[in-house]
Amino acid sequence: MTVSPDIHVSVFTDPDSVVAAASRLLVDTIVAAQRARGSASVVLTGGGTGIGILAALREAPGDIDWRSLDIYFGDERFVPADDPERNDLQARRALLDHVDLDPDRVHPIAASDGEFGNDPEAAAAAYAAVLARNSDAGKAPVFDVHLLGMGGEGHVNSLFPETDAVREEDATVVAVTDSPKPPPVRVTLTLPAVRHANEVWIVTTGAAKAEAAAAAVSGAPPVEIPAGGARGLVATRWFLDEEAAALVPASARS
Ligand SMILES: O=C1O[C@H](COP(=O)(O)O)[C@@H](O)[C@H](O)[C@H]1O
Repeated sequence: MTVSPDIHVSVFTDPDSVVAAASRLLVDTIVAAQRARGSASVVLTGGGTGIGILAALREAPGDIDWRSLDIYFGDERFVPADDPERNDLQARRALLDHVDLDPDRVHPIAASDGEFGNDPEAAAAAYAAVLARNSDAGKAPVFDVHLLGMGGEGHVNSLFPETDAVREEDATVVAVTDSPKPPPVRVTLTLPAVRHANEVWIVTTGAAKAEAAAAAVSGAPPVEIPAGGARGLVATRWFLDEEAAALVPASARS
């Protein structure tokens, strides 16, 4: 297996160690960006590890300047604002409601009972406009880190294999109305938007993720394994436990 030199695979003994390592490096990366430029930006993800990282950040935030941090979301389950399935609600409970963020710098994706009503296409278009508005030039900001979880079939954000959303080459945000994983209606950043991040981190654990992780690391076509198309401008980092890394050859590990 040949692995691109900008892909770094770190393997840890268990899921707690994966989350702890990712959250420690996230603190360091945010602080370094804030010291260099005065601000940092992170795209959050839902799922077990994504929300686990936020809980760990709350416990050990290091020197993060919360007021100078922009928060975006990689995808959202298009459900009412108070639905516990919402990534935004889970993120707020785990971290965002407990730290001194600037509300103008937190950018949730609309809920199905929000200002665009039950219209995921309108919510997607509005979020694309948010990304464009916060970009110096172009369609999206250059994020410091885009966090991603991964499903067993290789989905990242709400980009599932063999779908229009994963094939999208132009729009930064699209609606998904037939997600194979419930809930069916979602709004998601596309692979072109993910690739606006300096660093893309895929944080995932468990034996169910092993085949997709090995395929993505070795360059599987994104239409088949969406995680394979999630690449950072500077680096792509995989954080895996031993079970998820079981099929990744030792030579590919950092
Ligand atoms: O549905 C989703 O699933 C993925 C992966 O979740 P995990 O629990 O298997 O880590 C997640 O990254 C995505 O944001 C979410 O909407």
